Amino acid sequence: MSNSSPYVLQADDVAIHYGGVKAVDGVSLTLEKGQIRGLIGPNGAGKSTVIDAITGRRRLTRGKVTLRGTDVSEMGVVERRMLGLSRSFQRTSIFGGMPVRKQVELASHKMGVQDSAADADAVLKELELDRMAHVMAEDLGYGEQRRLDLALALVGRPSVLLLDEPMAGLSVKESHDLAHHLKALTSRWDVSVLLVEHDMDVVFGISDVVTVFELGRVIASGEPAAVRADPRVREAYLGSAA
Ligand SMILES: Nc1ncnc2c1ncn2[C@@H]1O[C@H](COP(=O)(O)OP(=O)(O)OP(=O)(O)O)[C@@H](O)[C@H]1O
Repeated sequence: MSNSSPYVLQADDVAIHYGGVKAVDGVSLTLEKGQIRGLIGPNGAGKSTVIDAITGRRRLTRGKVTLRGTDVSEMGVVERRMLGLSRSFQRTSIFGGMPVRKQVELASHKMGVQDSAADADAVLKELELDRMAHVMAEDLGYGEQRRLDLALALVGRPSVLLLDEPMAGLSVKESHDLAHHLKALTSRWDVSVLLVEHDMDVVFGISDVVTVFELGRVIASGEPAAVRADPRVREAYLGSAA
């Protein structure tokens, strides 16, 4: 493995075409250690497809994905996850009839973590789910279930977390709590986050950098304040009132 890159994650000229549809067409982006990059853009701009490309769920038409100096472009989802590239799967990964701690520990065990009990306890404590350890997942509130999704993505201490609309369906308070946990994670656990999210308050509130997509391409990228002020972004996405 080469350690020459300053980036934990690097996508270079990534493209995914579906026949004639250029869902993503030449996107490059990076993540530094502990950085949160927000990814925004109108519906159909290609945000979810970029996440699928990085995690290995979709095969690249063109380009390269590098994780901590290793080219993972030809690897599958599981292999990338083992190397520290994780994504949250929203509620689909939760087993309703299993206690919270048990399923986090099982997920950790499946990852090959030696001390999966300790791993599960650390994740649950970090996300303030430790009080709910013995509660059945189906009996959790919606916001807590979303935190459990995040917990499952955090077993094995990944270095990169890709989140596709983690705030969807949450109340303002629940979104605020989840955003707080994400921000804390990046500094305490050195996790880097790629965040696709429609809640602009969250994106501009917690991202270190923001990238704006339109029609499968990046139209702006930089610090939140600069991106928010970019006339092209305001016109394309945020609206003149942003
Ligand atoms: N399996 C597929 N086959 C053909 N076209 C697809 C496929 N998946 C996505 N697309 C197209 O690729 C483009 C990008 O879609 P994508 O879901 O990545 O956008 P998005 O920015 O995540 O949108 P949203 O904010 O609505 O989730 C869209 O035009 C979409 O219709």
